[in-house]
Amino acid sequence: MSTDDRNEKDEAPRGPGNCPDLTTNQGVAVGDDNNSLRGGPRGPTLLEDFILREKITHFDHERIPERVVHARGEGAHGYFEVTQSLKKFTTAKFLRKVGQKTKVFVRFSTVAGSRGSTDLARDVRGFAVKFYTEDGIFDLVGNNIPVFFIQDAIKFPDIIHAVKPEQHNEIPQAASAHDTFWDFVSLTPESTHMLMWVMSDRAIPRSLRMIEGFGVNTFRLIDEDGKAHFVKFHWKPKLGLHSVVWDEAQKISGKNPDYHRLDLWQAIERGQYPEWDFAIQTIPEGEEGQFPFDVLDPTKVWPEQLVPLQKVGRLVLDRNPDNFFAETEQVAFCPSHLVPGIDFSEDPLLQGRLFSYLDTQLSRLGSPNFHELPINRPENAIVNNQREGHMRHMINKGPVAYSPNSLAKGCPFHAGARGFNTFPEKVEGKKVRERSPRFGDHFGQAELFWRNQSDAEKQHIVDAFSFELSMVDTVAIRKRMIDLLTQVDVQLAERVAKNLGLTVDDPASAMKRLKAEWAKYGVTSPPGLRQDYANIKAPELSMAHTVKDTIQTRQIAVLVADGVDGAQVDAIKAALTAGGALVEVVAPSMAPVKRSDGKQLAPQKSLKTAASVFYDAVYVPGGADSAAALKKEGLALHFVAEAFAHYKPLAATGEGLDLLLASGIVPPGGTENDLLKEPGVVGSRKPADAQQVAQQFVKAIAAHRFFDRKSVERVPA
Ligand code: HEM
Repeated sequence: MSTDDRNEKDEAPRGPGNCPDLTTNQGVAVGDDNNSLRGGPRGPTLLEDFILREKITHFDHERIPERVVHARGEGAHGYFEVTQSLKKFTTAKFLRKVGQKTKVFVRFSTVAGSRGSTDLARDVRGFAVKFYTEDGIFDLVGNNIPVFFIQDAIKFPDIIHAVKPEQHNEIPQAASAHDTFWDFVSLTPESTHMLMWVMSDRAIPRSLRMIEGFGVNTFRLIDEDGKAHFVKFHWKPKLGLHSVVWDEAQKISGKNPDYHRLDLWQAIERGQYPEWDFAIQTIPEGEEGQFPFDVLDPTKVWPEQLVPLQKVGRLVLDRNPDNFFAETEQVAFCPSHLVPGIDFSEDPLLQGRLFSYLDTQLSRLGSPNFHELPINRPENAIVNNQREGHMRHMINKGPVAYSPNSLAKGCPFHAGARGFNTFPEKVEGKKVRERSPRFGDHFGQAELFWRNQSDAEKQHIVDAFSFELSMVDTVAIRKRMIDLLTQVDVQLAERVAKNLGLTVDDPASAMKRLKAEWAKYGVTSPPGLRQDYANIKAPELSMAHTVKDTIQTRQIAVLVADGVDGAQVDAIKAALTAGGALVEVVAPSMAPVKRSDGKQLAPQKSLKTAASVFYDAVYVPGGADSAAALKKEGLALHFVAEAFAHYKPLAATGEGLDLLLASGIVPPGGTENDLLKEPGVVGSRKPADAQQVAQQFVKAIAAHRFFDRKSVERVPA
């Protein structure tokens, strides 16, 4: 419409943003979106109101089925960059040139909970990466734990039915602490190794930016001569691998179930882009027989002492999705999305996965054309003879949709050697439903994992088993689990049994009982020959040796009230922000706080909405009035005591120390000296020492948690 064609009605207001007109889905501008069409102001609504009907009909159909697993998730865009050429291993073009960047979309998830469930469930985290390579889509659909519960995909519906809410009452949501889960895993000895991981701190991450990722299943890289290497894929977070403690996880679940989602979103909005190294482990095809594990067994890791890790790339997430549904919800990852130069292994778990994802996505996304959605489309052109189906977007031209053809000059034509050609693995054998005896060692690596944990990590594993099994009502299941744990480590079994009020038998008697149970309930994969890992050191299995030299993106609370010494706040804040940490001032209310120098300090949070569980560390500055006021606030006393009980660094200067002393961290009658002897508690009575305290505080925050704080049990969290 030209300007001349407009009549006076076109001059209607367009909102404060000079907005485009609101239209129907047919592009017709809507005059009034606030009132339906009625027969008189108090009369019935008229059927002819196509504007009302269209709007409500669309709304009525807004929901699609959530993912059958990994329903709760969040995504981000970014890029992958090669730092070491993989030319000698693979023809995959996107892995061959140092500096080459490939666009990616990543989705993190929990497994068991539904779409609206809490981020802080004790669970595996999905770590799925879609690479939009020049040769098409490559999906690396991994987890933050390198092994899995089962060895064969045929058991996947069973493990998932067992962990999901129970059939009769749909309880509990996003939790494994219930009878059906422990019933199943106690009858599935191959799960034992995975149980050790999932009861470790890895299952309650501090941030999705601080988790590792693993392809889990073994793949093949194929080189220019057609030779294959078995390969495991890894992601290593630049910020290190960090977790919260279980009490904290449960509290965060109530106070902010979107905690991880928000953390990822905000870090990217701030420009503090999450980053991981990409690493591989490779074993030349033909040499796989010399290891104590079978490379096809997804319940095993490849210890780095035996198969070193090679860092070859990096992943950076630098853009949030524009629309959650269109991108994060509709993205469809699939382990069978491969590009030339990468191929599958015969891992029986992977083989089943290759079928499952596309199959489920057909029902989840409702059409075989979901690859046309912008988030799922490859960057290169899709050229084939597939046509029609629900919601086809692509408008193919011409009469031909078959091959071979002469009418379209033979096009499209198969790519021959340029295309994807399956690795010609020699396969022969009888059709059997049998597992290789090489898959039979269900406990060797579970013990390797346990042995390589720090004392604190071992305690957390004991606590996690004790919590979960205490939630199991059926005593026979608890007992079966204790018998199973004796096969990993007798001390582990004893420590858990003590918390359950059970006794522990010797491993041989326990195994006899287990075998009888397994036979009774039809278990067809009992343990076989145990492999010897006694001489293997695997520090990589522990989180204790992770990155501890940065405070980048850590959240620090500064507790203040009127009369706070602003100079102390400024000194500590400057040191923390210089290290890349984020500082939030928390005050009794949102009213500006009067500093002792007459200036004002604007709080970001009030004690009524903030909680220590949202912060990595707490600082209490001096100022006699401020400290005195905070000492009268139960919420402030709880804030510091809870942070202490969660092993977090605490700092105080000047009278700020009085709040720590009053909070119950030290026993009644305890002194400032006792307080400052506690690991991770730093401070000084002299305001002039603020700079020095700041340096100590920065070091303490980088260390993340102080699990050697013995007095914690006494402090109410
Ligand atoms: C190595 C073990 C496994 C890993 C690492 C893994 C990883 C994942 C991840 C990360 C997702 C979420 C994808 C997303 O963000 O959209 C996912 C979804 C899913 N997985 Fe797995 N999974 C494993 C085993 C299996 C097995 C054995 C099966 C079935 C036989 C299976 C079936 C599914 C299904 C049906 C979905 C939902 C996909 C969708 O609706 O888009 N997974 N898996």
